[in-house]
Amino acid sequence: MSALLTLDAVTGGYGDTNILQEVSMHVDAEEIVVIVGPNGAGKSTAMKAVFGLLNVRGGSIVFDGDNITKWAPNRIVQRGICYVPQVDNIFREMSIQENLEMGAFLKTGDLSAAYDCVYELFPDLKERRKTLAGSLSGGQRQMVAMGRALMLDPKLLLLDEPTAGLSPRYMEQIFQICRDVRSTGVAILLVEQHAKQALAFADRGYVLASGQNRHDGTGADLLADREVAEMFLGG
Ligand SMILES: Nc1ncnc2c1ncn2[C@@H]1O[C@H](COP(=O)(O)OP(=O)(O)OP(=O)(O)O)[C@@H](O)[C@H]1O
Repeated sequence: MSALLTLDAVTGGYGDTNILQEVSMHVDAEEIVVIVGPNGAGKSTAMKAVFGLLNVRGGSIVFDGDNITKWAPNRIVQRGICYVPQVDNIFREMSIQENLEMGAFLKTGDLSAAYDCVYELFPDLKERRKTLAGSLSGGQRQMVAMGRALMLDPKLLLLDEPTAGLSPRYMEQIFQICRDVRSTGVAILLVEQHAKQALAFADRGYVLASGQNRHDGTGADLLADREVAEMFLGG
């Protein structure tokens, strides 16, 4: 079976500078895959490459049978990938429900099934659906951002540091929501700073450093790898 998403030797960056050097990775359907590594390793950049936000100069990105390497983000969204950036990922002046509605910008007709699906995953949001998103806690805002992305029924969700700045309780809640999202048939590729916790929860992981692949394997294998532990997980 071929992977849902495959990056094959992707090289690229911003302007003329290459950040990623022949990065390869894949995500299978309904899999949770995490990218970890030190600051500046190129984790977010790899995710931006998938979403068409990078100058890719070498290699290829194939999603669900289509070579999407040079596609623009709006076309990638229509194809079934939604991206939740680390910052500025909600409309603060709008209610939760309005944020979800904005997420469904490509859909026409009745949105009630999409709302039901998102509110089932995020019951807290349903209760507060008329509340302004900007007044929510960091964890709740992250839920709004994820919920908005899910309004378009993606096959793959890209999450850039969804637990940044959250308490351990909210981090666990976000990870549990990721598992719930996966059980609805959606694969997830996420970047995480909390490497140990993320590897413990993800199906598989990739360690990037200096824009290159360093290690990959199941979360459990990477956690048990002495070199990974010493070099990237603080011993
Ligand atoms: N928009 C940009 N323009 C130019 N260079 C950028 C841009 N965004 C990131 N970079 C550079 O690309 C490199 C990789 O950054 P990236 O954000 O992908 O790293 P990261 O592994 O996600 O790190 P962090 O954990 O600190 O977010 C860094 O040297 C960074 O300064």
